[in-house]
Amino acid sequence: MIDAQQLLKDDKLVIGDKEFSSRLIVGSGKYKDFEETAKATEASGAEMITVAVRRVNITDPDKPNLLDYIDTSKVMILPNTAGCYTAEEAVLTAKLAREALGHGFVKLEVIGDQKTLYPDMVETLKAAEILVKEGFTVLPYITDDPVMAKKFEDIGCAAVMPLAAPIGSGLGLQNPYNILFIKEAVSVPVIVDAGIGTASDASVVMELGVDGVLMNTAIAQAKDPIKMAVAMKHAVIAGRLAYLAGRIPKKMYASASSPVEGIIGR
Ligand SMILES: CC(=O)[C@@H](O)[C@H](O)COP(=O)(O)O
Repeated sequence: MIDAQQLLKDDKLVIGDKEFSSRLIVGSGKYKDFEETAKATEASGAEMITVAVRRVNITDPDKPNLLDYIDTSKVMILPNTAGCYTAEEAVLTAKLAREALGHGFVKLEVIGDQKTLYPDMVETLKAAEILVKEGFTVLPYITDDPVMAKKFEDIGCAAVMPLAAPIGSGLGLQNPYNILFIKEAVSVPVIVDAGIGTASDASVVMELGVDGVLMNTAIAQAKDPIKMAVAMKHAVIAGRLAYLAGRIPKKMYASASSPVEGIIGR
């Protein structure tokens, strides 16, 4: 039987010195409890879960700790700097995370505006420069701007994470052309982050040829997070396979599904 696993067995997502079979990265916020977070993460097949180190306990053993629920031999904890509004705060948060987790991967998030939660690109670039110099593997959350994406690649970021739509909005991909421009502009992995609402949104971004997708709200706030996690797993795989298979060109007019040659009377 031909299945997705077999077709994608050599199709790995490589970020820095790490290799992943799943192209879905999940968030850890907005769940009922850590048990639900862990179940949904497992159901999603994700091999990376991002954790806001300023909001989720991963250091204090005396309080409920997410690390007691996630099998870190299968799923890598990707700390993020959510809640930081300046480069200084983000750098400090990344350093605390590296100390707690023992690795230097960081999803860099420096927010510039409360209403849209859009990233502040000036502060994000400043923080990225410092963190790269200090040996971190930096994955910055950025606006969907190809010029900025290139700057992050040029200073040594290991991936770029442009938004599909504002965090938590569930609006789905707002500007497919900018994501395509970013994909053309950089050679590091492009992970679309934020704004995914449902499974078809995930397939749409993957069909563009991006390297992965990160989502939180769409799974955590679904009526049934476990079912949605499974839907997202399949949506990401379907989108990736469709991209690799190559979509047919769109045409204005019909073309018959059966050949017309050899029809009696022709
Ligand atoms: C979890 C994370 O790192 C964020 O960037 C964000 O929460 C993802 O956005 P959505 O919640 O819209 O998927």
